[in-house]
Amino acid sequence: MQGDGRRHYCFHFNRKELRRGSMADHVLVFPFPLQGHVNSMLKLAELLSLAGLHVTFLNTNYNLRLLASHSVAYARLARSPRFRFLSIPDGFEDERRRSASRLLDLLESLQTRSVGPYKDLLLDLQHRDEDGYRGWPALTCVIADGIMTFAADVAREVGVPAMFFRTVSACSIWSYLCIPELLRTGELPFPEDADLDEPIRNVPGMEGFLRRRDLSIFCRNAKDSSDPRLRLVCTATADTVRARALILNTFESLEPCALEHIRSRCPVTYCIGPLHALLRTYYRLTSRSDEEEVRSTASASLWQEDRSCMSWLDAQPGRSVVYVSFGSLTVMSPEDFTEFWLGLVNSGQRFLWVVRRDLVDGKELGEGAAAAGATPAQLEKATRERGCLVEWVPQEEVLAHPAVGCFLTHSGWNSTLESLVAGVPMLCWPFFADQQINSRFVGEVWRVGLDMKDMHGRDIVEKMVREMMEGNKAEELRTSAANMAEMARDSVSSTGGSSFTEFEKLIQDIRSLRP
Ligand SMILES: O=c1ccn([C@@H]2O[C@H](COP(=O)(O)OP(=O)(O)O[C@H]3O[C@H](CO)[C@@H](O)[C@H](O)[C@H]3O)[C@@H](O)[C@H]2O)c(=O)[nH]1
Repeated sequence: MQGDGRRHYCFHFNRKELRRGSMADHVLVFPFPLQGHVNSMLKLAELLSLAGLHVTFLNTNYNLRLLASHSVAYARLARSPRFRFLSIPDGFEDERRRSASRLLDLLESLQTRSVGPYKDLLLDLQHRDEDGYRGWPALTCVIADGIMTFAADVAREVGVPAMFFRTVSACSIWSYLCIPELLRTGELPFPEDADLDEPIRNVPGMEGFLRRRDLSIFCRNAKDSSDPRLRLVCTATADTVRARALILNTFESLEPCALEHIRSRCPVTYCIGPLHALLRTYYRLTSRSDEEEVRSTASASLWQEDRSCMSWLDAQPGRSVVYVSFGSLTVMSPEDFTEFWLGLVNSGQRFLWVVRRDLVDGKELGEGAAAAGATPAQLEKATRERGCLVEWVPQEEVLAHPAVGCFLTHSGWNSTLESLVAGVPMLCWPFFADQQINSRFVGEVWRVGLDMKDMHGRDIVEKMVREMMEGNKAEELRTSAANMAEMARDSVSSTGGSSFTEFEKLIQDIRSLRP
């Protein structure tokens, strides 16, 4: 037992080491300040704390305010004596920080305007903190989001070891690492009027199934090698694999080939995902209550979760609902939004749809519908009959609900993993970044869903949704999804699961860094 009166797990760790080490190791976890990054890195941070380390979770002032207002995970962790939230400014004043188009601006601002406060903080944390934080140990290491390579550079500059965490899949990291080769061999940039079904030849291990359209949109849009997004991804990924260690939210049996290639560049690569499932394993092992285990699934939401959708789901038949969410960043044009809505309604299926306030570009819900031949009133009537629209849901709980039959997703990596663990087949409609390659793997490699990338219009949406819910392949997809869920759960099992074991190695690695 520790001084805070809670039971901490110590199996597989040397108990003496745990007693000595738990008071001596201190990790700073620093995510890129967007929902998809904060979610998985907060889970990593909680795991580190459950393993006995002191954890400082560094956020921007803006995000910390959102987390403190909306996140169940924040409320739980803020009470823990070994966990603290600190924040620094991100240099922005406006409210549009979270939109995808500002990603480069956000990074630029962090690199220039947040770097000073970040460095000062690291210098402070290098000393044992006797007053402010009841004897917190000096900083042992930084785990920085791999997209912010400056965070590791500064850490090294002040003498603190740094590791990187990447929030995307191994297959996307491997494809990003191959970009220089794609440029060298002329596969990138694509020619004008490129046939997007042309196979990609220079991403080893993916020759058989990767097509031009499966590379990220920034590859598709790049006119030459100086394209800023292409350059950012190339340099950040190359720097990431030069780190002393790389941590990934994936599991060995899911992406063995991409992992083998990544390890040929970065030998110390820890695969400890799916993190939300590993966290549940730890909760079970620390004998917490069922209620706590359920709450451990609560995301680090930056928005208020609308739990009314759970009682709506309770009233629906088993596997009858299409859950629709495009994550935290996607913005749709009013036209696409309306076409999509029409397709969903015309499919005749029940649906639960996350419509964030900023999902539709500068418009109100339903605008543009009249122009598309349906009045919002008609759509709203059909939606009331068999749909539920909410601004933000507790996604992991929704996916675990027996009424959910499929997930119509933008293929963000967190959503993909959450669906894999829940055994819910996916209908993938990717927008940008890693989403194109994730959806290809879902449809073609793991065969736990259908990929509808680059397909548009109400008729396609209707056809694909029907196919997922009642088509010939529906049963087959459900079976593969159930098998995949078992594989994912095996990876986090405390009896030899690969991610569980790798996480233990990561903890030992961190302990070995103690100054
Ligand atoms: O109503 C909702 C909708 C989503 N979520 C959660 O929000 C997260 C969304 O993450 P993700 O599915 O990865 O999507 P994005 O928010 O779009 O994430 C960005 O970051 C990811 C990780 O780098 C990338 O894979 C994506 O392409 C990128 O858009 C998930 O954990 C969801 O559980 C909720 O809790 N409630």
